[in-house]
Amino acid sequence: MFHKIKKEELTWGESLGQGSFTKIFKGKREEYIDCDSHQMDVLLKVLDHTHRNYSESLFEAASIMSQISHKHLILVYGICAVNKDNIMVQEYVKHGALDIYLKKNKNKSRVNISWKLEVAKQLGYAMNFLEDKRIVHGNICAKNILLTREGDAMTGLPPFIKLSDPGISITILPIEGKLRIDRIPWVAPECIGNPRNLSLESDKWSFGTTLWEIFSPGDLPLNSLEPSQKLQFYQDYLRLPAPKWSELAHLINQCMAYQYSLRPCFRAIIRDLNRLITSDYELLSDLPPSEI
Ligand SMILES: N#Cc1ccc(Nc2nc(N)cc(-n3cnc(CCO)c3)n2)cc1
Repeated sequence: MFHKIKKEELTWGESLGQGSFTKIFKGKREEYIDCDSHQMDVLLKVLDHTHRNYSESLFEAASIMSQISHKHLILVYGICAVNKDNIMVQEYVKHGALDIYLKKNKNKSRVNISWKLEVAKQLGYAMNFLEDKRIVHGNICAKNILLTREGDAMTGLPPFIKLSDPGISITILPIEGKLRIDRIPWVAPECIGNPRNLSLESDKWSFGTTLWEIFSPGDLPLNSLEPSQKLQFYQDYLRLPAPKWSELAHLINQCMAYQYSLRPCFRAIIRDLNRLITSDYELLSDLPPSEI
C-alpha cells in the first residue's frame, strides 16, 4: 500500500494552486535518519472536504505510485490522514506542472522543438516502464507532467520531467457528468461510456492528446467546444487540429486511433520520437513555435 505519515512530521507552506478535487501546498517534512533530523521540501496534495468520498481513489493513486520507482515517475512518500483531511505527500518538483510552464514560456526560445521532443521522449520512457509492468495510469495530460529541470539550450542541458500521480480516477466520476466530459479529449473514446475500459491502450490515446498539448503552445484541445459538442466530437470520429509537422501529426493520430488495438506500443512511440528528433526538423525550427 503506502507509508502512513504523521501530521507532526509536516510543516505547511504556501498554497500552490489546485487540481480538480485537490488543493496543493508546498511543505516540509521532518524526518529522522540515524537520530538527526532532516527537513525536506514536499508537495502536499489535499483532497477537498467536499470530495472526501473520493479518498479511496486518492489512496489508490498514491498506492500505484508508491509501488514503483523510475526516474521519470513522481516519488510519493505516503499519505497523511488526519481528522477530516486526506493528504498525499510527494516530492516537491521545482518548476511545477508542464501545462502552466508551457503557457508562461509560450514564445521563449528555450522551449523549442528539441526541448519539446525531449520532454515527449521522457514521457514515453515513463509510459513504456508502466506498460512493461502492465500498470494503467489513467490520467496522462500536460497538467500531470512535472518539470524538475528547465534545461539550458546554451549548455545543451536537456529538461527533466516526472509523471505525476493520476489523481482521482474517472472510474468514480458520475457517468454523463460534466467532470467526465471535461476529460475529453484526454480520455479515450471507449472509456467515456464505460470507464472500466481504462487500459494500457487508453493511456496511449491520452499520450497522443498530451503530445498535441506539448506542441501547441499553451492551447487546450477542444477548449472552445461545449460539453455536448465534445461528446459529438467522439461520435463523429473527429480528430484534433493537426500540427503542420506532418510526421508529428501522423504519430499523434496513430496514438489517437479510435480502434484501440491499432494504437502503437510505447517502444514504437519512442522509436518514432527518436526519428522526429534526428529528422530534418531544423527546417521547422526557424518557424515560430505556433507554426509547427
Ligand atoms: N509556481 C509554482 C510551483 C508550483 C508547483 C511546484 N511543484 C510541484 N510539485 C509537485 N510534486 C506537484 C506539483 N503540481 C502542480 N500541479 C499539480 C496538480 C496536477 O498534478 C501538481 N507541483 C513548483 C512550483
